[in-house]
Amino acid sequence: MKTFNELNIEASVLKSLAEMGFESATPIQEQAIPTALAGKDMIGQAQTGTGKTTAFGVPMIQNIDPSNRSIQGIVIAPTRELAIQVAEELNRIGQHKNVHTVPVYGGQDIQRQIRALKRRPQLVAATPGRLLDHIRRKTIRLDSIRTAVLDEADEMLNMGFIEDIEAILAEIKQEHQTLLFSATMPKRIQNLAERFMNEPEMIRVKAKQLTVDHIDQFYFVVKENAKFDALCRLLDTESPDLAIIFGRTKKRVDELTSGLLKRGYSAEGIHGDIQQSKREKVISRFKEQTTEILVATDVAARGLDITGVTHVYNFDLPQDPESYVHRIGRTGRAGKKGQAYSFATPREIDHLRSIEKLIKRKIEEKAVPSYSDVVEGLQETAVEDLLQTIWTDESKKYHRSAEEILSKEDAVDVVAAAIKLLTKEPNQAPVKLTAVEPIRAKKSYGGNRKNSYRGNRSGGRGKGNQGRNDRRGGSNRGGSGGGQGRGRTSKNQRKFTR
Ligand SMILES: Nc1ncnc2c1ncn2[C@@H]1O[C@H](COP(=O)(O)OP(=O)(O)OP(=O)(O)O)[C@@H](O)[C@H]1O
Ligand SMILES: [Mg+2]
Repeated sequence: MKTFNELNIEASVLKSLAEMGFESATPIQEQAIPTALAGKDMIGQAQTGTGKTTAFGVPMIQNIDPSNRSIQGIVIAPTRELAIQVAEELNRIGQHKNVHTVPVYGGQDIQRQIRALKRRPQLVAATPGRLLDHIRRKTIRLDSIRTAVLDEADEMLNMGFIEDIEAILAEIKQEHQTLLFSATMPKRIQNLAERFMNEPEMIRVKAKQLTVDHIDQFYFVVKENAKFDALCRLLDTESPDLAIIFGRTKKRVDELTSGLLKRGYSAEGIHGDIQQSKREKVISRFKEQTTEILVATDVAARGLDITGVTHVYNFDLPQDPESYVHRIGRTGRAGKKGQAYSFATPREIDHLRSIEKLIKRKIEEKAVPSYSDVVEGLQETAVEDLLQTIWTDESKKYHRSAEEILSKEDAVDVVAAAIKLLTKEPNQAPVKLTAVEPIRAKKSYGGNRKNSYRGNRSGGRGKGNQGRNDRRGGSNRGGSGGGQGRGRTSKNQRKFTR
């Protein structure tokens, strides 16, 4: 493992990296930074959470002339939240070099973005639609671009985005460098990518599996109408610090969120029909751990880096096997451990196998916790809360009453009664979700991927499908995503056990 000092990075950038707390370069950073600094086009593939943002951010910023106040680099990302996050990271890396990045994305007042662009940033992190809008209004000019990055490149070059990307890249007429990054890069997309690039170098961080090995992966065979209770049982037995639950459609996410709120969990939903300002609030409440459960469509599957996510639940399996890799990659980041649980209905087992084939690893089957497991889990949570209260010294003013009780009663009886009172009953409030159809694996998956699940994608827009996921996550038609939960126990109180 190399330190950043060994990678020919200039002092101002090194200073930022040190302040960000990065000591040594991750493998993708070690390999991609020198290649990108040499001005080459490249495709970088490395597992989720391994620092790809810095791998393109550092060379991009190093190549910028800070005294030139025109836009010299763009990063294009598939979702608004990711564009915002990438801009934040670029601003951190560029802070001592005076390199400024402005995020540009749909759903935010365009005049506000135009004002920010007038302050002459050197970098822009954007979603494709809004970027094109600015190009057409001439509020963004691409004639000084030296580096163009497609983050989540395979997604950006897939249906739904490809036309916009072609239109954007066609606007960059002068010589420039193109960098593509993702944790997944299907061969078909890689071939397509080469059309946009000049003799690209393929930098793949060697890994036996596509998914990170410190994410434990399990699946549960559950009938469609039993999924919600199974989910609650898992939440009660494990009481995750921060969890993301993926549902297949916007409606599903809304129903799941209200169901969880009804049962007393702290949950909020995010999908493409939720107003942008609300989406940003939902994400920031989740980041600061005010909300413990984020319920999401695939709009949150890619790139989001939220510290402290311990669990990812695939309430519904994703249609694309690649999406599984990205969804579960929201946990287990930067070397931390994570848990990934997936529900498969009996008719979806073949589809699950196709996911295993892509990730080159077995996902282990587990049984849904029983009622008594749940009671035990809730009791453990009560004990943790009790201990935490002792350790944080929050209970001094109760000492007199405690001494009084202990002078009359047996100590074990007293503590047992306290635990009993603190232990929550499993909440069985009735919740009914609209059923969704099982996802079928395409028979040709293993033999001919070209025509396999990708075909599913176009088919997915047709009738009978429960509505494709809002991968673009862009529409802005209002809708609701559930409110703030009551919050069972503050997770800050429970941190010490995990
Ligand atoms: N050299 C480093 N040392 C320590 N932490 C790092 C380093 N580089 C990046 N990180 C941290 O690792 C986390 C993941 O980084 P990043 O979001 O860039 O991953 P990624 O590879 O882009 O993942 P994804 O495929 O999910 O988009 C971030 O919290 C980042 O701050
Ligand atoms: Mg990333």
